[in-house]
Amino acid sequence: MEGGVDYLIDERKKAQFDVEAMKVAWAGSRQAFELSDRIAKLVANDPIFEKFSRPMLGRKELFKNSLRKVAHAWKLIIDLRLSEEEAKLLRHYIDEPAYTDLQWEMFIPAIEGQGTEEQKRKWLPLARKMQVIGSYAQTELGHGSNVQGLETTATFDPQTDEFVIHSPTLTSSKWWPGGTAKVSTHAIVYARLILDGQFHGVHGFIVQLRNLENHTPLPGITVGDIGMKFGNGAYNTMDNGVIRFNHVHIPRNQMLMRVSQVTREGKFVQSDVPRQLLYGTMVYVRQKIVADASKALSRAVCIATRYSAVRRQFGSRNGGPEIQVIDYKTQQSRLFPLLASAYAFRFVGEWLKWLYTDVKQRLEANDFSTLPEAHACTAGLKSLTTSATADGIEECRKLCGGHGYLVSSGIPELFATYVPACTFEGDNVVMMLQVARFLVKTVSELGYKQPVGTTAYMRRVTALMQSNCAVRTAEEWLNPGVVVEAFEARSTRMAVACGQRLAKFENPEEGFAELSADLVEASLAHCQVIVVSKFVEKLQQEIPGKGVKRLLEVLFYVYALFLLHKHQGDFLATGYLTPKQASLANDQLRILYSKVRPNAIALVDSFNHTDHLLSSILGRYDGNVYPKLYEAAFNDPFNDSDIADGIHQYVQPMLRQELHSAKL
Ligand SMILES: CCCCCCCCCC/C=C\CCC/C=C/C(=O)SCCNC(=O)CCNC(=O)[C@H](O)C(C)(C)COP(=O)(O)OP(=O)(O)OC[C@H]1O[C@@H](n2cnc3c(N)ncnc32)[C@H](O)[C@@H]1OP(=O)(O)O
Ligand SMILES: Cc1cc2nc3c(=O)[nH]c(=O)nc-3n(C[C@H](O)[C@H](O)[C@H](O)COP(=O)(O)OP(=O)(O)OC[C@H]3O[C@@H](n4cnc5c(N)ncnc54)[C@H](O)[C@@H]3O)c2cc1C
Repeated sequence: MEGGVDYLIDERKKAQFDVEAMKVAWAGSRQAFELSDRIAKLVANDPIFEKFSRPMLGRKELFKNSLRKVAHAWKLIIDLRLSEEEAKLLRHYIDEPAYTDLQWEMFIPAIEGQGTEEQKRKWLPLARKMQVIGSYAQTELGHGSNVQGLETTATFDPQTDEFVIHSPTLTSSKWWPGGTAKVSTHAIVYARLILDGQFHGVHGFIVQLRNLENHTPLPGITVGDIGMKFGNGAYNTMDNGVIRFNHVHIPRNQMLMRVSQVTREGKFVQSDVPRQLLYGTMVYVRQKIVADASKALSRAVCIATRYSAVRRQFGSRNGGPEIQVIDYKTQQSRLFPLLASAYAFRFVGEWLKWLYTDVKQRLEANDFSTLPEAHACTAGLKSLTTSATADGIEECRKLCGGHGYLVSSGIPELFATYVPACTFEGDNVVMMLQVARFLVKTVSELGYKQPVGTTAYMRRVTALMQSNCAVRTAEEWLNPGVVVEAFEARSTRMAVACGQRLAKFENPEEGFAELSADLVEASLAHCQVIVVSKFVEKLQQEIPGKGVKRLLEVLFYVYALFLLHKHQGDFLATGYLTPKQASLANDQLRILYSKVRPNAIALVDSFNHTDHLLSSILGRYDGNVYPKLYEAAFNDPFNDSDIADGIHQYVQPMLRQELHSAKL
């Protein structure tokens, strides 16, 4: 047997559920599935969107090719009259970081969220027709996480009714904004507002960077690319830029003025809108990043699962086939929790999208009451899901053995493209510390204020602190109420313990800094409560299709009990579980893995990923791995000739012992 075609055919026959119905459950609805499937095929069948050769291209060629893809996509959007939703799917399936990500996910949302009605009327139609191309220039060489520490200045000049945008130091150079180095004509620049010598906080300003006719940088603007980034291909299709402003004048009405205004006379007016709305674009993108995590993780898991069914090692009897590596319990205990995590992140992402839509509607009606919770949820879940996904992709590489390290496995580029998600839109530790602030506040108010939303479970603080887990058999872990309660109790106990230790510090900020590592762990525990509870809520809905709900229940228990096993130190230290109960959870986990096993291939087929999206020989739908790996090796341009450049010059003289007289 040269390939694994028959193996995957056999595996698909083992499925105990309706794969087509699971595809719908994964997509969210039949309509969402059909839309997504149609756009995926459109991209997969268009040779311009080919991406398999991307990691072999030099930077300039890579970038030009990316510009071509964007132009082709825009043409398709117009010619086929694609809706905004379809256009977003098109970008997802093209699967190439590009300046349009910043245009549609940051520049436009920033104007929508922070602009006045007049500013929206002027800028949004231009941006939506791509007549201006915008980026999001917040981070600087010297400051990223600390937004209030930004150094770029926007000084109002009452004489000309303009702001003067200036980079006073080297460290104030804008550094990282995607799309800026070579493409964007405009940027939302975050800068310290200075009126009559007084600092009035950091605000966003629409600044034109380039001449719309010939694309040259405008006077006073120095702009360039910050250099190659991690990995081949990967995020190098994006032109992350550096910008330096030398007293660049912009009209007063280009400060985003929904939150605060500057009058013609140069007076600062603070509206009722909280200043945190200036950070609203980041809340929006963090929510998108959570939704995206399940897509990235499911890709890696799909590759590793299919390959694990094709790959065989050891155990051959009488010349018969060796064991499929997916049958090793160790392989299952590494792979199946990741498979379950992909589903868990899909459902929590769906819920977070709902939460964001709700908060957006409230903000439009000037109701800011749910903003702190939305901020804590998006920050915390962004941190949890991206860290787990980045680690998960790397684990999938290892699950594929040596072949996982080949670019043609599709995993190295996926990893290199994905990992910055742990850093951008808020470093993951900094984000967990935001959750910690929210939790500490919630815990300190428990005596007189009922927690709401995702912290509502802490209303039962007394019961969660005092009662202990009642599980006596492995079977008793198969109860969603029991599982959720264990997570809630552990989280409440960790948060309350942090609160008690914090209370011993005279200076709360000092205490917060001293205990920050523990606070991050308590925040993670709270975020896990959210993911686990949202999975349970999903299971309480009607989920059509033979066996679909049952399999999702299995995946829920795998996800939750795996986390419980991984963090059993917390569960034991807080006293909620006994060592025996933790051990029973682990026994149940092994039973669950055997329930996933026959369904594993069908569960990854349910992601409905095209071979184009996976761009992986190991993860091919047909399982034809070995012949295609062999073919790809000989198609590599490096194999164009048997004698590589340099052999005659540097190797042959060595073989002939003539190195000392050779010209090197
Ligand atoms: C390829 C991989 C897959 C990804 C694909 C996903 C697709 C999505 C689209 C892709 C688009 C673009 C690609 C990404 C490009 C990347 C762009 C960027 O990275 S842009 C720059 C992002 N920068 C950051 O995230 C900076 C992080 N820092 C901060 O957010 C803040 O400075 C913070 C929160 C750390 C602290 O702020 P500050 O010091 O000002 O405030 P305080 O600490 O004093 O807090 C005051 C008070 O406000 C609350 N707060 C803070 N932030 C918010 C918010 N956003 N909303 C609401 N409230 C907020 C804070 O908790 C405090 O509350 P209090 O009650 O007083 O304690
Ligand atoms: C691929 C990519 C694309 C990007 N695109 C953009 C863009 O389009 N526009 C834009 O404006 N920016 C962009 N960024 C910048 C990005 O938002 C920042 O890098 C990010 O917010 C992290 O900030 P930093 O680099 O200052 O990290 P730092 O804050 O310097 O972090 C360094 C270390 O310090 C730790 N740390 C920092 N503060 C604390 C604290 N208070 N407590 C404990 N630990 C702390 C962090 O955990 C981390 O380990 C991009 C970055 C990348 C990698």
